[in-house]
Amino acid sequence: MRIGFLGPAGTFSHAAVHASPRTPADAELVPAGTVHATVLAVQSGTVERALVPIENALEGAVNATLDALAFDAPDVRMVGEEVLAVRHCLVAAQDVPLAAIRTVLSHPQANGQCQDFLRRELPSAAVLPAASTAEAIRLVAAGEAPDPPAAAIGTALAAELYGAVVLREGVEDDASNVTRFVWLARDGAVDDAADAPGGRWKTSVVFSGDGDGRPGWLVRCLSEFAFRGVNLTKIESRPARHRLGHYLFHLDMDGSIADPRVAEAVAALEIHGASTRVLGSYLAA
Ligand SMILES: O=C(O)C(=O)C[C@]1(C(=O)O)C=C[C@@H](O)C=C1
Repeated sequence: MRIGFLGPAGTFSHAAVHASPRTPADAELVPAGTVHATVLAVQSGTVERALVPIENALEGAVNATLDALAFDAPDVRMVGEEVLAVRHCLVAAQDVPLAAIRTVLSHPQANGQCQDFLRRELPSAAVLPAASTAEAIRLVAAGEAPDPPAAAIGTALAAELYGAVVLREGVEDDASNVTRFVWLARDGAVDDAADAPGGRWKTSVVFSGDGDGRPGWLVRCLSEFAFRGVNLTKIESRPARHRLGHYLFHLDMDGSIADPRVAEAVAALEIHGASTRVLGSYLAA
C-alpha cells in the first residue's frame, strides 16, 4: 500500500504515519510537498491512503486540509483518525545562543503553536513560513535559510536526519499539545476498520447554503442534530470562495452514518436548502 504524507522525512505527519496501528508494515511511504498535494495524491490515485493533519489543540484547524477536501478532492473520504502528541524543538545548524538568532523558520501551524515561546525568547527574530517543519530544519541545516543565523522548529528526529543541533526541547506553548490527523482514501476503497466491532465512531460532513431569508438558518440546521441527540464535537466555518459572507460549515459528530439518528440528521439539512457532503465515518482515535 502506498501512503502519502506531508514530507520530507521527519515531519510530524511522518511520525503520525509511523505511530498509527493502521499503517501496514510493508507500506510504501510517499512524501508530498504540501498538505494540498497530499490530499490530491489520494484523489488522483497516486497513493491509496494518506494521513493529513486536520486540527491542533493550540492553533486550531488546518485550513489547507479542510479546503482541499471541500474544493479539490470530491472522491476522497475520511476513513480513520489519529491523535499525536506534538513536542517541538528549536534547532539550528550549530550551537548558537538564542540572542544571536535572526530568523526562525517553520510550518505556520508550528510557528503558531510556539508563539508565546517565540515572543518571550526570540522577540527580535523574524518568523518565516516553511512548507513543513522538516523542510524548515533541512533548509536551516543546509545553510539555505534566509538571514542567518537561522533556527527552525520541528521534530527531534528531523534534527537528527538533517544533521542539525537541538537548542531547546518542548518549545510548544502548552505541554499537552496534540494534533489530530485523518486517514484519507478514495471513495469505495475497502476499509479494513469498517467491520471493527465496538469502538467510538465519528462522522464528518461539510454543508453550505444561502439561508432561507429568515434569521437563525444555521441554528435550524444544527438543531436537526440536537433534536436527535447527535453530539457535535466540532464546527468550523470556511469561506465558500465565491462571495464574501458565504461559508462552508465543517461538522464533526459522534456516531457513524450507519446510525439512523446521524443519517436522518444529515439528510434533514436538505430541508433547509443546504447542500451536504459526508466526508466520512471512521473509528475515533
Ligand atoms: O510540518 C509538519 O511537521 C507537519 O506534519 C504539519 C503539521 C500541521 O500542519 O499541523 C502537523 C503537526 C503539527 O501540528 C505541526 C505541523
